[in-house]
Amino acid sequence: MASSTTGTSEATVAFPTITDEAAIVFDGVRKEYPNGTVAVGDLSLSVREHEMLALVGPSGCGKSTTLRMTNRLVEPSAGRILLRGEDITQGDPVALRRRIGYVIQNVGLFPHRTVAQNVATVPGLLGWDKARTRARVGELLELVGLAPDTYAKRYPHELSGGERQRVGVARALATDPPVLLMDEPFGAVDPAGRRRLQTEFRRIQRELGTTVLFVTHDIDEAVHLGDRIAVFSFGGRLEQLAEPLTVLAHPASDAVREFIGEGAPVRMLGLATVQQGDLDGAELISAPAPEPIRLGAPLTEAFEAIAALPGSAMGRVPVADEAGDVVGSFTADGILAALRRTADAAAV
Ligand SMILES: Nc1ncnc2c1ncn2[C@@H]1O[C@H](COP(=O)(O)OP(=O)(O)OP(=O)(O)O)[C@@H](O)[C@H]1O
Repeated sequence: MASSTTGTSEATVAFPTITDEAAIVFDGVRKEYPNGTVAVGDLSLSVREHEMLALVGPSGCGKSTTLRMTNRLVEPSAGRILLRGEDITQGDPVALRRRIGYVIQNVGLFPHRTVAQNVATVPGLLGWDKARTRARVGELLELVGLAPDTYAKRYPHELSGGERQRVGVARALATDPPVLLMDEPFGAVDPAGRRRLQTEFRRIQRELGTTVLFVTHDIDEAVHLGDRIAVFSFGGRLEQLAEPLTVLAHPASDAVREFIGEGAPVRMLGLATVQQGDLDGAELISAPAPEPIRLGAPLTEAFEAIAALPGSAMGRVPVADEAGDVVGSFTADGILAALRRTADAAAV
């Protein structure tokens, strides 16, 4: 992974892609708390290398327990958890935690340490020299969009909630851990800042190839960020593990359907795209031609463009390819056809 962190602006750099290799394996994992609560009954689940896997489900279904067993903040009662093939219950939990990044809601930054000192926490524990640590801190602050000259010497109380969250992410990535655990990572950020942070985080995750297991109660966040989604019901029972579109289009059980709620088609609009096969001919566009949308644009964009058309356009928007040439036209019926096609194509 380290090689992918350098020169990411060069066009030739290939980002790490998800493989079938397992980064984390839960094998018959159970957690019963001392008070008798069975938070996780018998969980078997694999997280693939370089993927972002969202754990979702109703409050109290065992998401955080599952996450915290992965870095042994909670000890499993039974079963095995393998990190890149190695049974994590065997070694030293403190050494394990230094190999796995962890980001939580409200971040938990050290209030009396500067931004730079916070980010340098784990490198410090690992005994990195000053020059290496300083260079890494600068690189990470740049990566999360906080100019080191402005932010390195500030204290957490001198930052906005979103900036604190970025520092939390930078701190968790400091030693380039292959695996990152995140528990409601963007929960404390306002909705507009949250979407921006999610998108930026996704970009960073793709560049670094970090395997991320994250907990969210927000299905939209799971759909936006997750390569796959694991839907839990009570007792850490795995109801469905699939790509976002599959979960939305083909919920595997009533529990999944109930968790997704009413908004599945609307959420699918953000995932499905305008494809050549959904288009009508360009000759049907009325003059004057409205602004075209892009081939491959999310259906949400197409929907907004169609809704904003003047009456003279007869509900038809031109669609242009990458070169800007108009290749067809699109209507509200096209949106329905595209949604249907997408739902059918989502592998069950
Ligand atoms: N330390 C503990 N001792 C006893 N029971 C616990 C403990 N921590 C969690 N639980 C219980 O275990 C179950 C699962 O909790 P967990 O925090 O894993 O759920 P969650 O899905 O993350 O919930 P939320 O979405 O509300 O954060 C709940 O019934 C909870 O009350």
